[in-house]
Amino acid sequence: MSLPSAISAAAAHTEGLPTMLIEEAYKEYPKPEGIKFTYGTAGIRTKGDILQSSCFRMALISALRSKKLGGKMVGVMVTASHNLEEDNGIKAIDSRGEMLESSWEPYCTEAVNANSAKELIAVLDQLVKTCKVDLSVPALVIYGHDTRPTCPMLVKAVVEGLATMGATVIDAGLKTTPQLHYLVRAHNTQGTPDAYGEPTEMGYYDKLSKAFAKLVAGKPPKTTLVVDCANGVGAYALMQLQQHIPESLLKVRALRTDIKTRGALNDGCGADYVKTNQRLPLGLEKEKGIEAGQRLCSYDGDADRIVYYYLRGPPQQKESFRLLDGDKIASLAADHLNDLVKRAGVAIEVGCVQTAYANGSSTKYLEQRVPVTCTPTGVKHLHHAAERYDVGVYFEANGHGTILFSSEAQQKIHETSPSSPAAEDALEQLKSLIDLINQTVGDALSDMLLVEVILRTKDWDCQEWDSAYEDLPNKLLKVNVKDRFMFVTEDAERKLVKPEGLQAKIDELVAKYKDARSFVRPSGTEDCVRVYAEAGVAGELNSLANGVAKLVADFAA
Ligand SMILES: CC(=O)N[C@H]1[C@@H](OP(=O)(O)O)O[C@H](CO)[C@@H](O)[C@@H]1O
Ligand SMILES: [Mg+2]
Repeated sequence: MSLPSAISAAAAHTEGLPTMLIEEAYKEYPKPEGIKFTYGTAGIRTKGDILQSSCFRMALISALRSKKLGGKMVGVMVTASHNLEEDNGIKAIDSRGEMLESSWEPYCTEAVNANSAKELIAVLDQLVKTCKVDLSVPALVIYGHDTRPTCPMLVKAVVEGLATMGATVIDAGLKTTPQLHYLVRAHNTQGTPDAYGEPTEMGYYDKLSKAFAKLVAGKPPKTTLVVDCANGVGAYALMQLQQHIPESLLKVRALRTDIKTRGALNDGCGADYVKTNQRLPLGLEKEKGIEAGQRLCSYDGDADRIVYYYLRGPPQQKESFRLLDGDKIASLAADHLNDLVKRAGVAIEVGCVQTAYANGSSTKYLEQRVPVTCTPTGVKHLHHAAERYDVGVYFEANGHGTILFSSEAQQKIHETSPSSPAAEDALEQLKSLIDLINQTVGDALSDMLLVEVILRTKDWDCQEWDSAYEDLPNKLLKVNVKDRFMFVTEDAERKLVKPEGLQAKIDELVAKYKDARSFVRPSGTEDCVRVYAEAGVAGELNSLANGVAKLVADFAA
């Protein structure tokens, strides 16, 4: 293409963008000085009070994304999940209810870092050209938020960005992250053979509760499940869900449900606190009715993640606590689905996807039963790998995860004629599980119902579930370094290629311990390097983890 025509082509595109409106609106949303934002593993995340400009710009990009996808609905969620209450963040949802297509992430990073309206428009224009966005297509964007105090102000920035682009908008209000993913998918599949459900919050509860009722019919609950809602939006969603599921089917006691008190969110509670500290939420041991044998679970701040745990003895004793994390949920689910598929006589295969953070014992256990893949950290990587299986179970150790049924697998399940009453029962269970599981993204509420169904079907308590395998003692440490980007990994983050020589040192150290493993990677959400270590001998774990952390610090210095 000759230069003049290239310039005129660019000019034509720029004309298509509402540049004057963007310039005008931009004045309210300059980038805070001295900060570099990154669209990472979980969108953009930092202190909430410096995020307005990012929210405004992400809204512009979302409108373009909707146009690119032929005017299908896309979503934007304002949340910082398990992080501190003063933090906030924004993540984009694609039209199938999945995470934003990763090739668009660099544009998000560039747009939120633009230092002038002109720079911002240039980034958008580049995006329009490279991704061939037809600007004449109308855009449709739904937005939602969690319970953080900075949400209203950030949502306002989103709304102004969308108005600037002339997008049609739907205000979903207070939602869990997976609810917003559900709404997007349900909206875009309405009236098609893949219709996902009624595209309303009530439609979401309705779908889950109906599937749950079928799966536990004739099996009333024997015990109460205690749910730690992290003082977040999960508290609200669980309350709504309880309106749809009678106590005769599910006995739940919701704790840490205070979404009003400042500072309460994720404070000494929630899935991250419980998983990281491997203990009960703070003060729960003193709560009336929390006793030996109790089954509990914790959501995170936006309810897209869950871990279970139970008490083997008195709650005051540290040793009583037993964690049933994402790996244990994956094993429970993979086993159950594998059994059902075999009993049903459907020719489909169950596979499982984990990350390097999966406990070595869980990987060993799963590999003896189903094919297992390891991907880099972050739900989007696991999700895509799980799509390659007929039934793909994916979980991060920290409790993010779900199960995907491919279209062919769903078709086979619906078309197979059962050869026996047992096969018929298995087929019916599979059909209901497809509805019970939120296949767009990990969902604490849906995953909780899934675990409850499996335990009830097997008539298991937590101890029976826990006995599948014994976790290797493990530790996760953070090392603060000047530049975490000097740490580069390969092999699904299990090996460092940079800084040179460090991996060899780590290998040397690990070899000194029995059944040990350790790896190092830069975090995608925090300014730190993470060190993971596990060891066959509990007493040796700290020495290994600290040793690797020291190597990291030495190499970084
Ligand atoms: C070790 C760990 O728990 N990492 C978390 C954390 O990612 P990092 O890239 O490690 O910061 O946040 C992600 C988003 O919430 C989550 O998907 C992931 O599992
Ligand atoms: Mg979360």
